[in-house]
Amino acid sequence: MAQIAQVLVDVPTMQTNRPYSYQIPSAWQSQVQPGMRVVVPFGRGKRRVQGFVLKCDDATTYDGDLKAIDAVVDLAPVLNTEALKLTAWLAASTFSFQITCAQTMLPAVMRAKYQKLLRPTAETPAAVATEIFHGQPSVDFDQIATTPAIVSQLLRLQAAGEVDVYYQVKNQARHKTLVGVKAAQSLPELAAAEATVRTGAAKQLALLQGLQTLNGETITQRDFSACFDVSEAVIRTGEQKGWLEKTAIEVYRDPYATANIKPTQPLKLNAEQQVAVDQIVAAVDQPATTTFLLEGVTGSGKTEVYLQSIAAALAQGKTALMLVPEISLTPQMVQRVKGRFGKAVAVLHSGLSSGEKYDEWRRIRRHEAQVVVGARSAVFAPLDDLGLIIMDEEHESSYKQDDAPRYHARQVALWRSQYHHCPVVLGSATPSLETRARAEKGVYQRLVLADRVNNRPLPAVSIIDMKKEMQQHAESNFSRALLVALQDRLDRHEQSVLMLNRRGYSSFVLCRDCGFVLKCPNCDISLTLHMDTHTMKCHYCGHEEAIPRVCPNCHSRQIRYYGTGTEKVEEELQDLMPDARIIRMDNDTTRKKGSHAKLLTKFGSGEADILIGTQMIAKGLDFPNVTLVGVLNADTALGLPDFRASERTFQLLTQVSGRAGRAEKTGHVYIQTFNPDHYAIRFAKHHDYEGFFKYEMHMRHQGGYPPYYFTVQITASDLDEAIAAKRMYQLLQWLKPRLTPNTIILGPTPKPIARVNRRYYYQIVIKYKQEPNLENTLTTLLHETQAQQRQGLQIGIDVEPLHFM
Ligand SMILES: Nc1ncnc2c1ncn2[C@@H]1O[C@H](COP(=O)(O)OP(=O)(O)OP(=O)(O)O)[C@@H](O)[C@H]1O
Ligand SMILES: [Zn+2]
Ligand SMILES: [Zn+2]
Repeated sequence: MAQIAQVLVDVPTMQTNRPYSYQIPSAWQSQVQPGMRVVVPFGRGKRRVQGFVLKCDDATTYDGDLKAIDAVVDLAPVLNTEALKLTAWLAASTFSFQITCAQTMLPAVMRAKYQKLLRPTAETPAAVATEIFHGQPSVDFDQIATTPAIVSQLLRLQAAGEVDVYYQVKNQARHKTLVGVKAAQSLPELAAAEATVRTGAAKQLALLQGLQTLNGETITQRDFSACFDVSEAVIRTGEQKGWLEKTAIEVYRDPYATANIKPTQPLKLNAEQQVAVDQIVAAVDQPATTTFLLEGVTGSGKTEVYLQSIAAALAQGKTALMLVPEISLTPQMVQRVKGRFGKAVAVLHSGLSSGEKYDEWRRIRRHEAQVVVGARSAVFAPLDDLGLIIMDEEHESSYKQDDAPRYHARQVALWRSQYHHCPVVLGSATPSLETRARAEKGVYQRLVLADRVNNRPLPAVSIIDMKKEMQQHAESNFSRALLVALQDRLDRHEQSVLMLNRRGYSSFVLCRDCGFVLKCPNCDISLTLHMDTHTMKCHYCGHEEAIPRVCPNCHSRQIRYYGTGTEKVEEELQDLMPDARIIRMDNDTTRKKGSHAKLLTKFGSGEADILIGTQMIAKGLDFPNVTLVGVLNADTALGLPDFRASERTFQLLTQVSGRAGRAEKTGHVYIQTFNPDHYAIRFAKHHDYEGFFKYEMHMRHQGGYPPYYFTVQITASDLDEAIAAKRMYQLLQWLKPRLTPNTIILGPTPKPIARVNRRYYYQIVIKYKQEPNLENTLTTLLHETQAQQRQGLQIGIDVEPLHFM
């Protein structure tokens, strides 16, 4: 019987991947298992922290005096064997701490919350007892320690042993329950009770008769009272008389409970779809760990390929995981999957409340859901016996997490495919260069859908040179050609989608006299004008201030708004076309829960003519009546200091163009740009992914960028710029002798946005083809920088970073 538990503890300032040993109290020795959460004492004092049991050992392997586990949080492991292995791999491959990885894999409500309590001791003087505790066994430290004077008084009392500080671990996960009703007596007893009921108490009779029909089952009080027309008061009387008992019935919070989802049947596949499905299904049946790249143009019916492949996995009695970017997890997408697989589907995305997420997680855990659809973190969904993993829009950068652990969901998907021995399908109209290059080498198997469903043509694309447009016409966000096209669609009762590329571009305030630009006091970035709240906001740290009426620098009144926000564009368009019904979709209009879905439904049902939005409208939308797509500013991202700028621009333009002409009516796309000759724009005009891939690979080869090199980015940040910079120069000296001579180290340089939230950022980029010492070096770095974190310096390690901003 295991007497010692190896526990990974949750101590943010002292992280380590080494577990600590704790004694398992004898009463729990048969219960504690790896993967359970426990509460343990840590360090000196009364600190309590949450931890995960990694392993259980016999006492014989350890001699010495060990602290004991305080409490066991779970009745069954929350991390199974696969999850425990996955955390270890994730920590090692992303150079992060295992505890962070374990927490990332679980719903947020399962993370511990700590409460600092104050308790009286045997020495507590009577006056203190009444003043602080009012007869309570404990009080919340933060609630009473409101002034420095009180804090110092409490510290004095604590030092004298007159009060005790205690840390408690709070479990935030709550199950939702309803009151249930169940018969407490046998049928003859209940029948006999009918005779004892006063004449006139008809409701009590109804209650007794109702109870006799239950067959020993429990139903909710709500249903019982509706079925037998008895009030809660009558049920309470029945409880007092001992006829029935009330119990708690656990229910799931289901965000789609009220959604009206129509069941769908598999469509008849076209020849290309059939080839793709056959290959994937063969790998599911075998099973084989093949990774497929499903390269299909926009509107080629990739989703149908996914659905029929998932059906094959279910037919084998296995489960399936389908990852989609957060932004394309639209109601339309959920309906397509739920329509096919009904209650077997669990959905995980950031729009759910934490309780809903927890419930979906438990449904998966209990094998009540066999298909999971979700965004990035759904890759950790606790599905057993995976038969297939799908990753739609595999090129999307939202699959990479920005904070530790900085994992890419694709890497995790590939790991799980090895573990479960099942295939992976990476789907996209515009695969990332890395993925496409791997398919070229035969590492991934390429499946192609070259044509749209029913041989619909891809839309014609017109490029509009905004430099010329500006010379000929007054300054406007809309070229003549685009306006004519919009009016034409309005007249024909067809719909249009307009995209404003917001990345690196926003409306800001500039003084015409002195050139002053209003910047965030915390970050190196200009503030954005928001007309809805009448404030200036920082998109990085959330800082907000009033709109200036005079220049804060020279006090001139010549202060003007520049740039183009979605709001301004909407306003201008409404002026130009007063009859058009416009819907705007951006971070402001979609912040409220469910509003993203509501706006799309409204547009889909034809209640608007024009949808204006940021990048969030570029993907996944499948509306048959959309025949015009306009891109207002194609090139704002091209100038960013990032070698992936062209790739992102090409992908975005291709994706958004793909929204036009998906059904019977032909589509047309207008792309407005100041760089009409840029290759990313030229290839997008011709829907030429292949041409773009070849050209861009050549550029990457010349520049020495991925996929020809691997990259790791190391950042240091501090409130003091000199400390961040100095640490990076030291780090450079420390790294050089540890890495092999062929490895290139770039920097240190300040990041392009050097200051965010009052912290200064410096970066080093390591480029290499093969670096045998990398793993060791970065692991050492991770552990050595722990001590410095406590002084405010933060070091981040990012393997294959997707952003260099
Ligand atoms: N075999 C088929 N027969 C008829 N219609 C089909 C078939 N396959 C797919 N469709 C329909 O074609 C439309 C486009 O399919 P889908 O949305 O899956 O394309 P996609 O490849 O995912 O495109 P995008 O990359 O632009 O999102 C959908 O309305 C879908 O229902
Ligand atoms: Zn800021
Ligand atoms: Zn000024």
